[in-house]
Amino acid sequence: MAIIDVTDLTKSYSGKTILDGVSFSVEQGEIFGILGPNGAGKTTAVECVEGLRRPDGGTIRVLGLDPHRDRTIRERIGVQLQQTQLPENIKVAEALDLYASFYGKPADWRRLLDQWGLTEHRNARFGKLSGGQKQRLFIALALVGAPTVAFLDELTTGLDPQARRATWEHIKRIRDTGVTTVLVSHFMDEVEELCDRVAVIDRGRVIAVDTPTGLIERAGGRQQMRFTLPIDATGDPIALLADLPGVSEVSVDGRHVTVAGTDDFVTTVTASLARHGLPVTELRIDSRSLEDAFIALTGHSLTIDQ
Ligand SMILES: Nc1ncnc2c1ncn2[C@@H]1O[C@H](COP(=O)(O)OP(=O)(O)OP(=O)(O)O)[C@@H](O)[C@H]1O
Repeated sequence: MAIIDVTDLTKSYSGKTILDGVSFSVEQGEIFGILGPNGAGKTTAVECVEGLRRPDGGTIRVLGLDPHRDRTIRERIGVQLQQTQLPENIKVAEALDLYASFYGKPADWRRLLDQWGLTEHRNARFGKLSGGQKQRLFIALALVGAPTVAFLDELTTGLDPQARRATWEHIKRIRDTGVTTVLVSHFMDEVEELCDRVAVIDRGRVIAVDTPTGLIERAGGRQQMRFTLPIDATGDPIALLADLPGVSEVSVDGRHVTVAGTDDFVTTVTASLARHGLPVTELRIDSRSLEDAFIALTGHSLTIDQ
């Protein structure tokens, strides 16, 4: 069952198109990723779905309701805003108690304290918490209304690698409690690790919606080999290799060649090179990543700033 249905969402600011016909749906119980570079429109799209921003066009249904007409939906969604900040002096328990008061049927925030490892920090002031503790508090605050759907936006930005990994485990726990989760991120590894399905957004458009593995496969193969040709090599490696069985993509940068493919393409490529008297050096074979998939789908890397 679709918990969220978004069709043809459009939004412009000062004549600049930010969302250009965004459509996706989120199924019950999944972690659904919204992946894209800075400025792609991820937060704008998600905040329209949450009912916080009004789209110019398109339809949104969350649990069958229009979040801009039916405000009761706010009782059923949990939102961790990207720029969530709390007063420096508020204590952890006070913040949870305050947020719980916004809901008709809140979760027991004392249990949330316990679940998110905050009991011993219940009297700590927000400003004194570590980055990881703040993130856990933000998650607990997003869950304090006992939501059916939780929205987590760039939850791990600014965390050290250890705290990021710990946060990933927390996000899996949210899913395990049956809460459908929408995760906005520009981290490939995070999305690959956590998400059941992903919408790739670039320049206000959804480029693809698939599982992380599906996206990687769409990008032309599960593996890639890289090697260096001899200095005196002649001939065009693209012409030589591109049509071999299993090869989906060949790119050349000087003497450095990258070939992506499936099945037994590594054997086929090395045999063909040997037949043409082209011994290769520095051969490396690795699985393609979501990063490669993103580049193949959009034509640029995720780190561009628009
Ligand atoms: N209220 C606003 N007024 C004008 N422009 C806005 C507003 N909100 C967002 N934008 C612009 O819309 C574009 C998309 O922003 P958005 O925050 O949705 O992107 P994003 O994909 O979430 O990126 P990030 O990861 O950097 O938050 C950006 O160019 C941003 O400057």
